[in-house]
Amino acid sequence: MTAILTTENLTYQVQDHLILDQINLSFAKGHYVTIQGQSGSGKSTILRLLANLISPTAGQIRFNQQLITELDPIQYRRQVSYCFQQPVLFGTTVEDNLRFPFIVRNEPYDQKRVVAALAAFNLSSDTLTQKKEALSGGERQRVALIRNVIFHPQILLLDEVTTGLDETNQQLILQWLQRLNQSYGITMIAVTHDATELAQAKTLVKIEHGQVTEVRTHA
Ligand SMILES: Nc1ncnc2c1ncn2[C@@H]1O[C@H](COP(=O)(O)OP(=O)(O)OP(=O)(O)O)[C@@H](O)[C@H]1O
Repeated sequence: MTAILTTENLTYQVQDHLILDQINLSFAKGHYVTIQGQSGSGKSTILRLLANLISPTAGQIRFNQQLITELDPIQYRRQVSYCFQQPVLFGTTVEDNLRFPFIVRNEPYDQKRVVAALAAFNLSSDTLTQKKEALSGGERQRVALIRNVIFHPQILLLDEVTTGLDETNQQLILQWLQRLNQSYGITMIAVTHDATELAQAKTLVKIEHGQVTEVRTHA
């Protein structure tokens, strides 16, 4: 097993509240890992630490064996992409959002590639000109996910990305994520409460009161 991301005694404390207590986890390259736990157990905090959005109080994180504190944060964010439950869309239209990953990389905008990505996610090319306010919650999440994966990061950190969506959108998103995982080997680390998503999980990590209490892998 090649570990792509590992945590060593990862600890996060705010004043006297110990939120995560010496978490040791190893995420294998290309695996799809689901993190489960009660509300307030520390799931989102783990993802935010892995995304380098916050820094641990103690312990460390390695990406491909290197300490993330020694990596360029912009390069890291491109390889380890954090997806929010309620994504923020930019600009006016869907296309403004899908141009964004090209702009930040100084790459010429490739509309064909964007249209293909939309099609793979049941969205037509007409979506490009739609105003962001006109999108449903599920469409919004799909556009945000495409924006995050168009340049194929090595890891997607998924923070309850299907919560609050209807069954159809939930399934659409889960199937799309599974395809990306299988076709491109993108490592997925997903936090969820959703029963369907938990039932489909291959590797399940259980968090209770800031500690890992179980790691289970289904055949
Ligand atoms: N910056 C912070 N300051 C104070 N408390 C915090 C901070 N960040 C997280 N917490 C607390 O740490 C605990 C874990 O939060 P976290 O968001 O990781 O939980 P969670 O398991 O993702 O919960 P949920 O499923 O409800 O989203 C909560 O009690 C939360 O209030």
